[in-house]
Amino acid sequence: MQPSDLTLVQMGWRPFFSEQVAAEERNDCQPVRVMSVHRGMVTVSGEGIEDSISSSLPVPGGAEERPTVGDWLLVDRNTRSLVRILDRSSLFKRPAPGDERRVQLIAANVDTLFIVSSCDQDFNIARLERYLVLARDTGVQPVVVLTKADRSPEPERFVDAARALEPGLRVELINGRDPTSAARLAGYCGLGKTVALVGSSGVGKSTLVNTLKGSDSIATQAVREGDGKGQHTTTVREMHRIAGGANEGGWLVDTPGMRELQMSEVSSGVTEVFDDVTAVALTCRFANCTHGSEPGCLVRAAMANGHLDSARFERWRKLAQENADNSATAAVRRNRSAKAKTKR
Ligand SMILES: Nc1nc2c(ncn2[C@@H]2O[C@H](COP(=O)(O)OP(=O)(O)OP(=O)(O)O)[C@@H](O)[C@H]2O)c(=O)[nH]1
Ligand SMILES: [Zn+2]
Repeated sequence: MQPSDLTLVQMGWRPFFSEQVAAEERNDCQPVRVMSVHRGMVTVSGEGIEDSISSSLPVPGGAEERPTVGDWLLVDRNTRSLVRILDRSSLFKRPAPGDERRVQLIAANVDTLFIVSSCDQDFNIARLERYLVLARDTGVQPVVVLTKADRSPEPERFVDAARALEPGLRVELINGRDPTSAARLAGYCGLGKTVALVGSSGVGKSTLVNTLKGSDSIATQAVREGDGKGQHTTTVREMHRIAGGANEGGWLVDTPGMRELQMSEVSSGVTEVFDDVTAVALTCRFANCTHGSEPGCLVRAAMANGHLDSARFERWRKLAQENADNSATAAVRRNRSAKAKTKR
C-alpha cells in the first residue's frame, strides 16, 4: 500500500499537530509528513499526495528550522511549496559530522525509542544509560529491547539488569528473527505511532526492522523521486510502515544518523536518569565539589558506606563531563549563528 492511500491519523497526525493549524489556513494549505530528506528536497506524504518538494522555507530560519524525517509540514495545496514546519513533539539532532559547530537534524516527532541490545557480550549498562539519557532528554518513551533471547542460556539475567536501571522501565526480551516473538513490541507500534531504534552494530536492529515491517526488506523500499531537473534518482525511504492488522500499524524511523547519536545539551536527561546520584551530589556541602579528594565530601562518604554505587557514580561523572564539553561547543555554535543573523 502506498502512503498516499493512508489517512492523516494513520500517518501520525494528532491533536498536538492539528491544534497548530488555524481553520482558515486549511483552505490554502494541507499537512504532509516528511518520509525522507535529500539535498534540497524532501519526499512527503499526505492525504492523497505523495511527492518530492523543495525543502526551502519561504523565509530561512535558524539551525533547527529545516525539515527532517518525521516532520509535519504545511504545504500550499496548489503549488505544493513548503509554507511552514509544525512544532515538533520531539527532535533528535547531533553535531554535524565534519563541522561540530553545525547541527544536523536526525528525526522529529518520534514517540518511542527502542534501545536495542543483545543478550550477549554487547550488553553494557553504561551504553543503556547513555541511550536512556537521550530518550529522557528528548521526551521520547524508552523501551529496552533485548534481542537474541534464543541464543542466551539465561536471558532473564539481562532483563533483570536492565530493569534495575530505572523504576518502571519497559524491558522486552525477544528473538528478532521470529515474528511471533517480535509481536511483543506491537503495543508500542500502534496506529500512527512513530518508533526509532538505537543500538550498536550487530545487535539486530535491521533484523527487527524487517520483522516488524513484514515481508518486504529495507533494500526493496525505494522511492522514485524527481530531482527538479527532470531526471529521476532512486532513494531509500527512511520512514517504514509497520505491519499491523487492518492498517493499525505505526512507523519506524530508520535513518543512518539515528545510529550515531551523541551526548550534547542533555543536562535534564542526565539529571533524570541519574536522579539517585544527583540527589546525593546535591547534599554535598561544597557547591563546586568535584567529589574527588575534598575532605568532608558527602558523595564519597555515600560511596564508602554503600549508599551509592561507585561504578554508577563514575558512569554519571563521565556522561556529565561529556555533556558539558559538547554543550560548550554547541553554545559557541549558537552564538555564531545568532551573530550571523544580526548581520543579515
Ligand atoms: N539468533 C538470533 N540472531 C539474531 C537476532 N537478531 C539479529 N540476529 C542476527 O544478528 C546478526 C546482526 O543483525 P543485524 O540486524 O544486521 O544487526 P544491526 O543492529 O542492524 O547491525 P548494523 O547494521 O551493523 O547496525 C544477523 O546475522 C542477524 O540474523 C535474534 O534475535 N536472534
Ligand atoms: Zn563532594
